[in-house]
Amino acid sequence: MATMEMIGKTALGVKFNAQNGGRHRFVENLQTAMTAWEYRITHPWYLSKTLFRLSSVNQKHDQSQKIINDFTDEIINKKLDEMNQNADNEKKVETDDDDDICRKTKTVIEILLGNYHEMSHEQIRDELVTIMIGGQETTAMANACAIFMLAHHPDVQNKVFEELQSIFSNGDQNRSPTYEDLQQMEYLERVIKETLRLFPPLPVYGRSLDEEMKIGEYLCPAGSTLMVCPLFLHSSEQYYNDPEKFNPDNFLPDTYHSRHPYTFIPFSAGYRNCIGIKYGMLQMKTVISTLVRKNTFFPSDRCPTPKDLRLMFLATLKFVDGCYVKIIPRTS
Ligand code: HEM
Repeated sequence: MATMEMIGKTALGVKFNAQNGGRHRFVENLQTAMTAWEYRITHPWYLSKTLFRLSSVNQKHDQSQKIINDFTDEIINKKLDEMNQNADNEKKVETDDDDDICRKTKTVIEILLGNYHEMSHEQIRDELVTIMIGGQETTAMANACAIFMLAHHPDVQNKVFEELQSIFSNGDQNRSPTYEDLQQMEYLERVIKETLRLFPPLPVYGRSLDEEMKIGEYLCPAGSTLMVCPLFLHSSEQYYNDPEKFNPDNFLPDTYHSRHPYTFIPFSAGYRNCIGIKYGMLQMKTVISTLVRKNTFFPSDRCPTPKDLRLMFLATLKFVDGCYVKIIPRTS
């Protein structure tokens, strides 16, 4: 819910109050629509559009999709009115809360509406919904896995904490992280990358071939669907020593550059890679650093070793029975 709140503010400029148990129609229906996609993936006969159209899940999906679209349309129209009234909107950016940082920066919706003449209303709406979907569960999963791995690797957690202490020893020690602070979190960045190596939130994605293509000894005909599986690639002994071990040093600059760039592809690669890489890394650094500055994490009895963490694949990587850690607040 925290990542939903963050992406809601960044992309739409909307506060959902999702973390405080608020029931927002956009949040609820996005979850319903995502559950419907997952259902379709796990029931392959529903990959046939005709069969899926007959199912009750499809009806729920369509209802939710309509509510999502209507809500996004409302936000777009409201924002367009605001921008028209406020021709000088470079200087004054309205959001629905008093958060100063939102007043100084543009939300994704404002950037897209700045190009309103180049994109149709539907294109802008679809882009916004895609960003809301792409920017939420992925980072939520990565943040949870990173905290879990820190709980199970106290040496790594201590190093993260030491790095944070050194960064925040200057100026107001209790400040929220600035962009410059986040740039200095080099060890934490390696921890996040190592987490994404072992737990890629999108463990499989597909590409369809417009033209036939030879890959090694295989000739793949035009129209084939190729599945790319970062989960297998990232755990290959061909590219990583002791691949099951959680080792942030896999991302020390020299070690990282000694491997082929496509041996680490949690965000995909090439033209259609993730558009949220930079935002996602900043968001994960902000969340994890804030949590580690204030708390120490330990293994929970409910999940005593990393091997007890059961994962499954739906549209994204998911926990089968949750992800538990013990949290002790730091005293000073
Ligand atoms: C840990 C965080 C993230 C991971 C692992 C991740 C992973 C990916 C991957 C693998 C793809 C390609 C999917 C495919 O080709 O089928 C993708 C696409 C995309 N991601 Fe992310 N993502 C993350 C965070 C974000 C964030 C924070 C945003 C938004 C702010 C975002 C927005 C998108 C969008 C819009 C696309 C579609 C791009 C296109 O089709 O051209 N992602 N992401």
